[in-house]
Amino acid sequence: MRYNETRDVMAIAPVIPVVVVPDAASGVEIARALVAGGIGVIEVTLRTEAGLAAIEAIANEVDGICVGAGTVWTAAQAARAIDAGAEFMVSPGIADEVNGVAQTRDVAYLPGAQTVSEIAHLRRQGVDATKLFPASVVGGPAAIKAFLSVFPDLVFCPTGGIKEDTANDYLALDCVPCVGGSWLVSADAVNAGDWEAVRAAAERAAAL
Ligand SMILES: O=C[C@H](O)COP(=O)(O)O
Ligand SMILES: CC(=O)C(=O)O
Repeated sequence: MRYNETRDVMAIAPVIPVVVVPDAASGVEIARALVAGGIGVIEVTLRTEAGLAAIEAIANEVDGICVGAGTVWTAAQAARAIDAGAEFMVSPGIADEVNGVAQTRDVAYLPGAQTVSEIAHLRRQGVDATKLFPASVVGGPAAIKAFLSVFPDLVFCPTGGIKEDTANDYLALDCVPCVGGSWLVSADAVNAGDWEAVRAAAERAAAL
């Protein structure tokens, strides 16, 4: 995957699952369950110590999935994530140094924005695909429609507060090829090792 192919990552599935992993082995099980359910993309957040190891394990052991790193804030995190095998990176907001690494290493990047000025900042850096985070708090689909009037060539991956029953409100917009969400991989399912629940949620999400 390359920097200018962020839109290709967004085209893989209607939902990019945002995942917090307790350990690398769980990350592998989650990725396998997602693939079994028809979702070929996963964003493993760097919010836990296990995030990097999980990215590496998924990249090495799971076929049929595009693995990315989420909650990437620093250049050092970005470099480690790419070295571990991350094919794309995501930040919840603006992280200029991560964008710099993404451009230098030619890795797909999806930074977050919440305001017109933040989107304008990203556009000046050559970004043409962004998250809206936290989407449900900053205006939901109505906010995206408003942004579109001044950024007609932008595509969005809204994330934050989106569930199975609200995802289609966003996906109905032409500029929203996918949404992000944690609902497919709940903490309860991960703690219980209930990979069938993850597979079933992925199957429903793949049909959105
Ligand atoms: O922390 C936020 C998650 O990464 C995505 O939001 P969510 O849990 O509301 O789906
Ligand atoms: C919210 C999100 O997508 C992230 O932590 O990168």
